[in-house]
Amino acid sequence: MQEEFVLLRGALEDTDITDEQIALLIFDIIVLTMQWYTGVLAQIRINAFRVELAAGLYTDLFALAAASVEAEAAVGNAVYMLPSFYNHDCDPNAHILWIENVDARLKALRDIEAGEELRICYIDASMGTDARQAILSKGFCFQCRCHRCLSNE
Ligand SMILES: C[S@@+](CC[C@H](N)C(=O)[O-])C[C@H]1O[C@@H](n2cnc3c(N)ncnc32)[C@H](O)[C@@H]1O
Repeated sequence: MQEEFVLLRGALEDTDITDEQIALLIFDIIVLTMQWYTGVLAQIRINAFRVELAAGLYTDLFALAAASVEAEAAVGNAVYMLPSFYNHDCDPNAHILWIENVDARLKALRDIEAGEELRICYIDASMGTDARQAILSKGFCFQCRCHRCLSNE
């Protein structure tokens, strides 16, 4: 990581950005330090989806998903522009999946009313309210206000 950080600083120095602007980046505006860099990587990791490719047809989704889980078949992590806007719900109405390639697809988990917000689940929702709240608070830094949590289900 140290090496990547040095590369990042070096890349900045190789651009048309003036020394004065780099000084501002490093010392005043962004504070381009290792701590800042670690923080950025941490934010990216939190917002990334674990991509699991289920090669095959939609018709046999459950079997494909089960095979993918058993094989621990993650192909990597990726941050997606639009899916990054989905809020979390401990009783979600939608789910992200990947078929054949790394294009993220959204699958409805039940009928969704026109205008209803699409919400996905960031964690294992089978846990109790306190455990879910603790993970979302410590790991994702927010207090979950979904219907299930508010009704303590
Ligand atoms: C990946 S972003 C989702 C998009 C975000 N709402 C936005 O407008 O950019 C995750 C953030 O949304 C908020 N959020 C998502 N689900 C939530 C929930 N169930 N209860 C409270 N806040 C939630 C939290 O602030 C969380 O850090």
